[in-house]
Amino acid sequence: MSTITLNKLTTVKTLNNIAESGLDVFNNGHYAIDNQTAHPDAIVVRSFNMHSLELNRELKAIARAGAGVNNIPVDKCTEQGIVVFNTPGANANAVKELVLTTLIASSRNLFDGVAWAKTLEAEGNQIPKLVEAGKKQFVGKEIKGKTLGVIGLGAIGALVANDALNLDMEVIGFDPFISVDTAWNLSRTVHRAMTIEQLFAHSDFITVHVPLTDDTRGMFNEATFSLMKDDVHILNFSRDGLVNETDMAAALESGKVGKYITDFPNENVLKMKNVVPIPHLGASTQESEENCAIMAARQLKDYLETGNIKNSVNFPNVSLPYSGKPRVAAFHKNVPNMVGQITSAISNYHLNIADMVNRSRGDYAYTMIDIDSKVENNSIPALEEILTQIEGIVSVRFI
Ligand SMILES: NC(=O)c1ccc[n+]([C@@H]2O[C@H](COP(=O)([O-])OP(=O)(O)OC[C@H]3O[C@@H](n4cnc5c(N)ncnc54)[C@H](O)[C@@H]3O)[C@@H](O)[C@H]2O)c1
Ligand SMILES: O=C(O)[C@H](O)COP(=O)(O)O
Repeated sequence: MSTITLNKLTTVKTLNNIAESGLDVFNNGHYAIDNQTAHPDAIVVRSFNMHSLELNRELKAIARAGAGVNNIPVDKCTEQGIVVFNTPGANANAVKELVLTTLIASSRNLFDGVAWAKTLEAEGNQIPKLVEAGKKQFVGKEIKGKTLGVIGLGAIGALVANDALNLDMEVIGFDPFISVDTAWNLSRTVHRAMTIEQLFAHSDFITVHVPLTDDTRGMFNEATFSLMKDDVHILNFSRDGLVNETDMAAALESGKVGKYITDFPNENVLKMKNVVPIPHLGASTQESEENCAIMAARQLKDYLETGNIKNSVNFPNVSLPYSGKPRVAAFHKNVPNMVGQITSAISNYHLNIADMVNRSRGDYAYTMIDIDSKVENNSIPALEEILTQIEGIVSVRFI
């Protein structure tokens, strides 16, 4: 259990390169960007692996400038009352463009062809003749009329599915948890697979856009490859852990899988036949880096300054208009009578409640209470102490 209070100067640490335009959000005199500190109030991160980092007592929030949060110990953060944000959709267009680029480029054997053309440099005026003689090695296939299977129809998958239709592909999608918003954005011409097996059976190309979780880990394996068409091309711009790499290497060797396009090269991947290894460039555009950094910084700043939560992956979305009145923000276990105990403690302190909100998510909940009168600075520590002693409280913050 920890008690946390917003300092005068709030320290933000970045663990990766974060676009300047995002960091500018903190440029109002109340924040210090300090990448050396061991005691940040908040962290902005991209793909840095945080699993072995110690989470300091002062840490209130982590913002992932991007989508995937498998590099963050989310459960540990939840237990410590640390809010984890991500930036849904902020890099989706960047990923979509690279998926479609590599889908076509690999189907046309473009990467191999370009690499081969470069080997001819020393051949002088023989180059045009060698090109015409050698190009037959790289005859490819058009994507028009072929079927693309899209697994995961979230921010990225829906964009890929819609644009693939415009490239004259047949598109079949699978997402048992599709959100209402995405369903509205998805073209009605995308066929719906009722099972992932249906998608596997009908697709010439498969692209996967799901988070890496215990349920999705290893979803591409010997058993699932056996359900696919021969020479299927698989695109993985999601995470390496979705693929059983031993089985993928074998499927590429046998030709079951014709090409494996992945944004996650590692020592196993680089040894594979017919692999197209891309150095995690899905979200690496100026536009996407700025979108993600600005969205991450704004969400973090709003939380630090008002307690409101938007786009958290571990706590509920909560918004209570901030009037400048003293605000108590408490994380606690989602068990009966927590709100009653918190409000009683505040009333016992002769403070009147102006407004409040309580939202739960799973085993935890978040309560914000606005107080109708000024709370003297010297009484805050005592009230904090009383609140943190309530069983089930994880953290309390005065704003
Ligand atoms: N290569 C990159 O640079 C890059 C960039 C952004 C995101 N990503 C990865 O792509 C993933 C998806 O990103 P997004 O922005 O589209 O996320 P998103 O949350 O908008 O979409 C994910 C979708 O997957 C669906 N889903 C979850 N489990 C599923 C399952 N078992 N089968 C089918 N569908 C399932 C969800 O319902 C959701 O619609 C991220 O989690 C991240 O790992 C990679
Ligand atoms: O999940 C994501 O958003 C992507 O993998 C992008 O990662 P990056 O921010 O390290 O480029």
